[in-house]
Amino acid sequence: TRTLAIATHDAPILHQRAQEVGDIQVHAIQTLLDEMLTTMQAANGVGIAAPQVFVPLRIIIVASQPNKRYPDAPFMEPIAMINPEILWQSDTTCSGWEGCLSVPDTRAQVKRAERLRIRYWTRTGEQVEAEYSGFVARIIQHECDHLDGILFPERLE
Ligand SMILES: O=C(CSC(=O)[C@H](Cc1ccccc1)CC(F)(F)F)c1ccccc1
Ligand SMILES: [Zn+2]
Repeated sequence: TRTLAIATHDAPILHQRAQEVGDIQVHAIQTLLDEMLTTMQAANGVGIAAPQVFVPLRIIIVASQPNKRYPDAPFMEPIAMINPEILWQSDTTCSGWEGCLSVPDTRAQVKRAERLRIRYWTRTGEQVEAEYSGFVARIIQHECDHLDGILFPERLE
């Protein structure tokens, strides 16, 4: 599986809204999902969104795992979320460090909802709803922002 080029913050695609994936396309994007995962892992990320690899589709991968920056990050199997929709997010917020593969050498504290409920299609095309909190919820909000052309420095107070 090849790794893909990662767009940096000056790339227009990172500042546009990505398009929904049609249900017939789910079959056609399996290779893309593998390549996004490989690209994220090669960059030591904990998430990635399709626009970051120059694909204007509403697809994210969420893959929290402990790393040197986040030794206490929860370990989870990577989840591909197609057409993710945040259905609800808590009023309770928390601040935490974020970075971005598209905004190199930048770290900042960002305030995010502590909990959220999200609906998405899995890579096998089934619709799922799930709740997340803490660091995983943070990654999801960060990645969903990418689908709307929002980068984390725009979220600073
Ligand atoms: O591994 C990274 C590199 S940045 C990263 O993994 C982004 C995801 C992310 C990291 C930290 C908080 C929220 C999202 C990936 C991106 F840019 F594609 F979205 C990291 C950075 C700060 C805290 C924890 C981890
Ligand atoms: Zn990012």
